[in-house]
Amino acid sequence: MIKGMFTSSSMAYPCQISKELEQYVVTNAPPTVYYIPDFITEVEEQYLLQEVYKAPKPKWTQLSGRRLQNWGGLPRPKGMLAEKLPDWLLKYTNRISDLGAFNGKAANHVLVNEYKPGEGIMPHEDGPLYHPTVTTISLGSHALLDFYRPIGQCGTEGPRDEESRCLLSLLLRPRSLLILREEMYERLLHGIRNDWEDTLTERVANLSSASAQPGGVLTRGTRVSLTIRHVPKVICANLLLGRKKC
Ligand SMILES: O=C(O)CCC(=O)C(=O)O
Ligand SMILES: [Fe+2]
Repeated sequence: MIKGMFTSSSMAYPCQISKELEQYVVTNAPPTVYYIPDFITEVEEQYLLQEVYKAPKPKWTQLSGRRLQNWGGLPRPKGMLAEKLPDWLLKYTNRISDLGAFNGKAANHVLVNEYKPGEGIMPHEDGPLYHPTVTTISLGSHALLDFYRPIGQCGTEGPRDEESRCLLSLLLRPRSLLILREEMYERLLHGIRNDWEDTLTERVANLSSASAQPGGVLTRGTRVSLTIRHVPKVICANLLLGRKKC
């Protein structure tokens, strides 16, 4: 962990990503991936898991292959009716905003995903509703996040199956923070296979910073991820209610 890096919670956030993060750039991936192992401690991990599981049942949305909680409001093309993030999340979202991850803005949205072994998420783009940065804290178990070329860019010849479009993978250990920007966010799709274990290959771009070896096999447990983002288009609830202040 970087000394002093994660302590301030000032209201104004740095406009540029912190220089201290440069050591965490994954150099053999397209621009730009930051992978920070042990961003949080084991005690913080347990605390966050406890808070996630404290949420009432209706807070969960069951999808095929995972369930999720949405915090901060529902992002929509016309704007998100923003709700204040709970303090237990704000403490961590502010730490990330303090790193300049959102170009001077504060994270205002968190998606909690829970994956049981065998579950995953289909390859997708996060799309234009968010500022082009996505950050993820992993809790409880690892994930192998796969990145794919969009179909349109594969050329007309050649196979187009998922396997051949897969460019690289990132191993996300519990307690790590992942920051994706630029090409990694804007051009590539990402997904997690529905599997019970993950075999590590040379295609995993952050093997060394995730303390892993090619050939290793990791058995999946239940993983909870916090996907932390900035939604730029926000509708102020107070204005809708006729109040002057936002
Ligand atoms: O669980 C993860 O790390 C990925 C989640 C994700 O891609 C998303 O919420 O859009
Ligand atoms: Fe995503």
